Amino acid sequence: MVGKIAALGENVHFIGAFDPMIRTFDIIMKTANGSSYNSYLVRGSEGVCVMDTVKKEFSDHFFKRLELLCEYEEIRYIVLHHLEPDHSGALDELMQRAPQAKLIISGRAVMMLKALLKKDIEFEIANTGKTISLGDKTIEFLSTPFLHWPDTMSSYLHEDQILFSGDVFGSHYYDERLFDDEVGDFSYAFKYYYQHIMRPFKQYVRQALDLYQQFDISLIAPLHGPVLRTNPQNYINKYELWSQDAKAHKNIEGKKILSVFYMSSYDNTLAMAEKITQGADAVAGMIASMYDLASLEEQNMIDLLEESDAVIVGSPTINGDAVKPAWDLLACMPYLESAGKVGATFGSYGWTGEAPDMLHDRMQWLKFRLPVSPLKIKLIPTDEELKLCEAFGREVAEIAMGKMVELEL
Ligand SMILES: Cc1cc2nc3c(=O)[nH]c(=O)nc-3n(C[C@H](O)[C@H](O)[C@H](O)COP(=O)(O)O)c2cc1C
Repeated sequence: MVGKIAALGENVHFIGAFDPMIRTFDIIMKTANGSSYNSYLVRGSEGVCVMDTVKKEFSDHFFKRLELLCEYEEIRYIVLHHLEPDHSGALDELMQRAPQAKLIISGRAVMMLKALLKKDIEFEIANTGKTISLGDKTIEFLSTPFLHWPDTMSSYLHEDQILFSGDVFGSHYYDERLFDDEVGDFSYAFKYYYQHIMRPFKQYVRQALDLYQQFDISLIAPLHGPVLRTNPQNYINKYELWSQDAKAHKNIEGKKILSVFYMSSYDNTLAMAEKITQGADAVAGMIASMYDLASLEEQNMIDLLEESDAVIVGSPTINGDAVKPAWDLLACMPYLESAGKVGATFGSYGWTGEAPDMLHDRMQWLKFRLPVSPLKIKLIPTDEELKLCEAFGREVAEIAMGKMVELEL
């Protein structure tokens, strides 16, 4: 069913598709309220531009809406703001139906186009500042990479002051009333989408917001969820707030945060954690705290990891492995910018002691800086060994504070 064709501006229409029943998106997101694959059609005095397509299974809805608004011969441009399959699924078919149309993609999309479509397709590259004209409508492109695919770009329709933001400002929230002032309360979906899709790319979010600043924006047309026309600046402000440095809201100027995460059955790894934390906290400018993984929810883990300049993870070795909550902690890192955080691992063991090494390897893949070798202590730490733990914490903290030259391991 096609339903109504919503108008965003003069001769600017929604031609996307609704997916009310989807419950998991991109594996990592729960979509309790379904979603939508937004695409738009802009008609100018000299032709038509199609902004993105939809997921392949929803092609029929897209083409039906499109056919109500234009003839295929009128399409001059097809813009893909990024090539993810939920937006490029109908591209091949659209290009067959409108062979005269010029495909416009970002420079970074070139490497993916052939891999996705399995054929050579002609295209034009749009970098920041490039414009196309449809006669009385002008579309300007902005490079906004990694939001959330490397090839992401945005565009701005000057005459209608519409920002086509790609996945930026999106929500997985199905509601055919479409506009933010007509749909239900989607604020949780807007924030959830930011947290799961945009947060790992905060620095790119800030860059995109800087670029958007040059425009007067009356309406934001994202690729998922409600179209944002009620004070778009509110949504921009939320992204500004969320994309700040995680420590910006704390009054700890000049200080750094080190978090020690641990788990322990007979208090051996706990005793190590306490001394490591003490050693780290004694370093001037470092605020060190310890957290028992047994009682941390995933969202707490993400928030703590985000604000930490240094992360030390401790696990006993149990059946040749680190304990699951330690892996769960590290599994939160794809939601965050990890590059550059200092990392280290430790743990008590009985005979083989693999856990700290395994966690160390994992942290290496996650792009932590790991300046010291894992610290392993057999069963109950002695007083001497506890002193080693203290020195270990101090060393990691000093490196994180930039006070020591890192040893090449
Ligand atoms: C069920 C179980 C399995 C264990 N498996 C291993 C193992 O595979 N390798 C090892 O070195 N130690 C193993 N241990 C020994 C613990 O790592 C050791 O007791 C350690 O000191 C526990 O530290 P914690 O008090 O911090 O939990 C095992 C202990 C238990 C209870």
